[in-house]
Amino acid sequence: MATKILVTDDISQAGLDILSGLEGAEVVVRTNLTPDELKEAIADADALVVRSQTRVTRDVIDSANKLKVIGRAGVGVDNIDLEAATRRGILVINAPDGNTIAAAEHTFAMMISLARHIPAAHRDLLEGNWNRKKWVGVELRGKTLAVLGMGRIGTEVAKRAKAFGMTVLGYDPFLTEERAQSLGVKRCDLDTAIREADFITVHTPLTKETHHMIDAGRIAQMKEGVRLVNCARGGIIDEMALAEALQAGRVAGAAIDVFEQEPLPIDHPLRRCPNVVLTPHLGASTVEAQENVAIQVAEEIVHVLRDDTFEHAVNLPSLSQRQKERLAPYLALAEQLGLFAAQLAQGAPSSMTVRYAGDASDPDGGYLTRTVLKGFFSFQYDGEVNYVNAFRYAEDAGLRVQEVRESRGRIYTNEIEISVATDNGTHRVTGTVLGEYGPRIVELDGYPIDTPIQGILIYTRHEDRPGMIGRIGTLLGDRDINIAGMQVGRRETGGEAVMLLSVDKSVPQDVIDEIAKHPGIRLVRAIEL
Ligand SMILES: NC(=O)C1=CN([C@@H]2O[C@H](COP(=O)(O)OP(=O)(O)OC[C@H]3O[C@@H](n4cnc5c(N)ncnc54)[C@H](O)[C@@H]3O)[C@@H](O)[C@H]2O)C=CC1
Ligand SMILES: O=C(O)CCC(=O)C(=O)O
Repeated sequence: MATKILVTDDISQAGLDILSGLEGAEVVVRTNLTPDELKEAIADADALVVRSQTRVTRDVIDSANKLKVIGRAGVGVDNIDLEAATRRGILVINAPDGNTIAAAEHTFAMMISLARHIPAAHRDLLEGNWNRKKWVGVELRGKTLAVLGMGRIGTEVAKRAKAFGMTVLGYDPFLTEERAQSLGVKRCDLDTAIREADFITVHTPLTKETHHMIDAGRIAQMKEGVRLVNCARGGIIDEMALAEALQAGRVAGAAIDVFEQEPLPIDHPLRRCPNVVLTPHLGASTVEAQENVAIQVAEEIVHVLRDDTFEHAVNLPSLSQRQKERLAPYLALAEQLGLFAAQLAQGAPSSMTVRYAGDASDPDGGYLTRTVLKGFFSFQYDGEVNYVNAFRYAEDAGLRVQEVRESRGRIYTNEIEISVATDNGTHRVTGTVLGEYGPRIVELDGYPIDTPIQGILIYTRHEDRPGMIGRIGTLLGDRDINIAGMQVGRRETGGEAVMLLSVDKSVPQDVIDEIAKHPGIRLVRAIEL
């Protein structure tokens, strides 16, 4: 069956060509869909590509039966329900820097237009007037610009403002003094930026913290005659408070590209305010930016669908090829250990501790723990759990997950150990990657063992007395279950012993029940990897 890539907003042809180049791909472009049409179109799609217009709601995501990835040809992913995508294990990727310059240049165009009344003077002239006195503006040189959000776009805006002779104040929790100095920006807190600026421009994402970051209270702290610019996201500035301040003349002007509701409603008060420059979300609308983001997102979609490395995932830490290669053997071990632990533990799990030691002490963004959880929950939810949603399954199960890292293994050069506490007690399994022998179990519930972590296994804990192993062997033989390998371990003679049998076929539950009934057997598990 063809791989269906659904594109629901206009993206540049260069991106479509890359998508069509994927072997077996069918690229379906359908724009301006109603929510119901979108739900129908997405049902059999493997990938979805959008800009900012398509609203990818939970409802839409839940209508997708095999969607692997949503690609956003641009930066902001606020039109995509990230939580719903993550829960369904759908990767969300964006194109974070393809439109940076376009957005920074648009911000500047807006700021200058505002300072020099260009749109209003233009309109006035077209109406037959020649009002040179009416449209006297202000210079940028010598003014103070506050940039709220010094990420990619904020930084480019700051650089351009310096070239215009402005003093630039930068507010961003992640702006270091060193970076501020290298950009010639004065790092400050939000209150200072708000109080001291002649122009304020916002360049943050829209989050709980930034929603109405500029509200009536903040506007009241600003200089009389301040000018505001928003080319980031509608909702960072409270539009009603802004409209009132513009009408009152407290704010001298505002240049706004993005709105709380898009398209901007016909009767919106900002449309009737003096000294506004409004554009319909054009920040990224340049030929170059649209080509950049379309290419960037299309390449990433192709990488994801081909199972290659990708860089710009929003809901999964990205791994470089080098990191992927370094982690590869441990990924296999971690997943098998997770699957093993799920079958070993049984009962409702309440907490899990994963210990990484030596070469496995994963500094690369907790990827291995995702893998352990993927294995652990796959046992119960086959085919539904992946790297994207593994932590969500843990959250939903109420499983507290803790990571411990040790620079050296206790016995081996690399070790991964999983301890799971359930209402039935705690179990522990430790594994290592042993060169060409691959992933192996090396300890089970505190008993030393050495066996490949693969195939069908029977694990018992029993009294260490003669005849136990023989009886289990006979029972399996009677049921035509061949034993391919056997490991036993104990701490002391006559105490408790463990046995891990590798068998050639699945063990029916009634055989396990029968083994469990044997006197001296304390625990028995069938484990399939
Ligand atoms: N109008 C348009 O067409 C376009 C709009 N955008 C929007 O512009 C915004 C910025 O984009 P980029 O610079 O690429 O993103 P970015 O991720 O590079 O930068 C965002 C910055 O905001 C900072 N930030 C986050 N929360 C903050 C807070 N509470 N206070 C202060 N700073 C905070 C972050 O530390 C980061 O440095 C985004 O909202 C994006 O969606 C981007 C491209 C085009
Ligand atoms: O796709 C667009 O034109 C909007 C771009 C944008 O807002 C973004 O990249 O965050």
